[in-house]
Amino acid sequence: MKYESQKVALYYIAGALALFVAQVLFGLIIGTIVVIPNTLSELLPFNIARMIHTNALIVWLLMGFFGAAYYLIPEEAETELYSPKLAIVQFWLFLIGAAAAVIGYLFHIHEGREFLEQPLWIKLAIVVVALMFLFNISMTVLKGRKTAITNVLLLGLWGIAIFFLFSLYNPSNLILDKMFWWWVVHLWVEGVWELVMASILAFLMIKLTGVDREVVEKWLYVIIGLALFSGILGTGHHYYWIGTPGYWQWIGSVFSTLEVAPFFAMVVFTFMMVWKGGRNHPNKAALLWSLGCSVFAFFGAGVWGFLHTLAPVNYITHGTQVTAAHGHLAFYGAYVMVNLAMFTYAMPNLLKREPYNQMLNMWGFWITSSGVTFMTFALTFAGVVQSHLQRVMGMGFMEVQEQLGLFYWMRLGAGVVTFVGVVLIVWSLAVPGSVKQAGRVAAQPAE
Ligand code: HEM
Ligand code: HEM
Ligand SMILES: [Fe+2]
Repeated sequence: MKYESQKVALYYIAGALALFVAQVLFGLIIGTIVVIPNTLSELLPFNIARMIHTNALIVWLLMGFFGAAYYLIPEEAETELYSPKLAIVQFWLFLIGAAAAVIGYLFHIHEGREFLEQPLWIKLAIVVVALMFLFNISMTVLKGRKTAITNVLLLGLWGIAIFFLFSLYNPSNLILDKMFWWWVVHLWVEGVWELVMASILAFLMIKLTGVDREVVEKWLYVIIGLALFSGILGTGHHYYWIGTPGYWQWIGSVFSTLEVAPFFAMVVFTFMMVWKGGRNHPNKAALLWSLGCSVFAFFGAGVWGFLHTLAPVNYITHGTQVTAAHGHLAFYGAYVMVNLAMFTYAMPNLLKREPYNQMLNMWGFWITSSGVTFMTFALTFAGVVQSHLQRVMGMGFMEVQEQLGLFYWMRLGAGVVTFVGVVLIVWSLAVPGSVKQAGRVAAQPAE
């Protein structure tokens, strides 16, 4: 850590990790309700707990991005943060807003659009938080060094805020409603979030592998070019059955298939950098997360996305457990893992932990990743059976659900494993290691 103001990242990382545990805990709750339907039925109905599960995910991922930016930008821009105080105020405002939203949900105060259920005033508060953040980091970059990484990161973060504005409009026409909804949800994860992901990975590659900045920058531009070229028209894969013209089936199928390319490029990029890089960085766990991120994102978003993205396939699988399988692996691989890569790199530096508990962190990596992988397979099988019985055989929805019980139990089992892994990860980042035990090493190379 070179700049004092990078420390504000600690608030964000701590907040993100706490919400991560809560998110997975609520996953376990809804996973249990699915197999034992009367669980908590009065106190915490499925739809409310599901909302907390998905909203907590989005909020902690964004909080992680904020933290990553506050850590990375001073180091890249080679200057202190414009206003560390503003960053701390922004953190508490965001946290209080999120808590207010959850309390509201418990009292059934929410809107009906998945992921965007926050009442209007919470959405407006989110916009204020985003503006405080963008002002702070943009001013920092403006007064400091501008690199490809800061440029792409800023573009991604500004994009996140701008596309969020679509959520403020809730037209009564259902087709338009769906379009505006996807302009947030899809243009986020298959557009601007990819820019954030690629720039964080680029930063980590420079630090961890020691490859020249020029090489990393070229890759970064290729990746974001591919992402934007494919991802914007790729939104068409959500227009198939919502009442838009039929040509979207072609545009959506073709361009969303191309969306696999940036994810594939990120795999090649990270592995090439490690292969070419001469540096033997002691923070092996951060490198493991970086490589794992590109690989899992390729499978979750690229492979599991492609599985159901062609219009004739999507006609059968739309809205089944195939979608849920993809949603879990893609979010985990791309955005959970990129955050954990950054936290694993930054935390030992922020806390001046030398040595830190690296082995435990890597156990957390493998256990969590195995849990999510198993969960993905269980849901994929459930989705294939569901698609066949419901869409081909024409059986009723609830009748089919009764046939899927075994898969839902398997999901719950995998969820417990996932939860254990998450606790290990948080533990390894929060609790200091001791010098004596094996596997606890320095976080930074000796100068
Ligand atoms: C890092 C881990 C996790 C991530 C990134 C994640 C992400 C998500 C996302 C994005 C959705 C919405 C999916 C969609 O609408 O297609 C969702 C729903 C859900 N998640 Fe998770 N989740 C995680 C862990 C868990 C765990 C551990 C469980 C426990 C078994 C779980 C159970 C569920 C359930 C039951 C739903 C509702 C699915 C439905 O409505 O059919 N999740 N999760
Ligand atoms: C990291 C990037 C990605 C994330 C986080 C992600 C996440 C999700 C989630 C959560 C949904 C469910 C939305 C809902 O209906 O509630 C979804 C739907 C979908 N995703 Fe992705 N996705 C990503 C990338 C991709 C890519 C690259 C493709 C195509 C190659 C793809 C294809 C699809 C399709 C076709 C659907 C609609 C499924 C249906 O009709 O039910 N996704 N995605
Ligand atoms: Fe999409």
